Amino acid sequence: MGREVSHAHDGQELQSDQDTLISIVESGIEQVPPEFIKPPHERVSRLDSEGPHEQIPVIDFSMLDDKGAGKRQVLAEIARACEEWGCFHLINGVPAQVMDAAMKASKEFFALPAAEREKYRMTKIGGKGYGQAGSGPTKDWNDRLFLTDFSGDDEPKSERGAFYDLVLTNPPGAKEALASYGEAMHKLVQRTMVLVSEALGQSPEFLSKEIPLRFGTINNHYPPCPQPDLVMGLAPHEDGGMFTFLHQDEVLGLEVLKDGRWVPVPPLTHAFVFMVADLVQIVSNDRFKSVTHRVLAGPIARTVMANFAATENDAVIQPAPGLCSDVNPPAFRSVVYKDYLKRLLRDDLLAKRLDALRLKP
Ligand SMILES: O=C(O)CCC(=O)C(=O)O
Ligand SMILES: [Fe+2]
Repeated sequence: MGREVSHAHDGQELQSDQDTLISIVESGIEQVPPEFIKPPHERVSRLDSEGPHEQIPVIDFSMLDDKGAGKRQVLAEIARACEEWGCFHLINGVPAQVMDAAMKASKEFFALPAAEREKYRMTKIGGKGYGQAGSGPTKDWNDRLFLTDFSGDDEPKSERGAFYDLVLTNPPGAKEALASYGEAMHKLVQRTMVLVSEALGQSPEFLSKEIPLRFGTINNHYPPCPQPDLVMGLAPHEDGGMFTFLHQDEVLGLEVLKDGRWVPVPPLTHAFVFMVADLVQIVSNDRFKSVTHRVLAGPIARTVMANFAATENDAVIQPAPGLCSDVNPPAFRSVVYKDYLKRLLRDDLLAKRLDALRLKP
């Protein structure tokens, strides 16, 4: 959950008289407001994107229909991608029409008149609803709609019949589209947990035992920016959960860090960008890498559905004993997830926060 600064504030109240970014942009600005301007060393350097780029791997889940050779190949591809990149494009994970309907609803929400969007305003940090991202020294160029309550409070009960904590009755059709999407995503997450377990050479239930699943979705919207070079859509970070499935629209903006270089991840139709997050790096004892990523702002609006496999607040996360040995001792201390989330609130630890848990060899 990028910029997870908004998580686990123990129900902290939120100032809700603040303008959302969409409203600021819609008021017709030609310059970005000062609170969004990054110091020069945090801006995007032109050198970052020069030269040819590798592409992140693409893994086709329809190959799993062949339980023998197809499955073996997928497991090998997952292991390799998670070791070398910490991410891959996942295709044939969720029916295309379910993805399209949910993305349409998400885009339509961000296009609603301000007064309609306001009805869903987030009332506590990281709680369900609509608000601005982050609380660091400078703001990132995006607004977010939390379909799931990630405040770190007691897990809320979803409204009857709804998959997500937030039920959108506007735009029309959103409620149904998001309910189908949530269910399909939840299934894909559970399926992927089994595959990642097996890619680690473990039993199918391995990850679900090590990291009890709590699934949720946050929609990110990056409005058009008049001076994209001065801001960041989302500052560099690693996600704090188990893993993330990003459902991008057709606009470029996401980049991942590979061997010290930023690599753009152009959207692939009906694909998810699967990303390893911190908890899998811990449990896999440093074998699968939590990928550092960022989002650039641009002249065209961009919408992303960020689907997070996180865990329960009281879960204790540690390198799995079966993946440690004398020659490969535990690389991290164990941590209770809610304590780990508190760590995320400290701005200086936003990136590479796993380093604080790393044991010296
Ligand atoms: O917008 C994106 O492509 C990335 C979103 C992200 O990294 C996050 O929400 O954690
Ligand atoms: Fe992220």
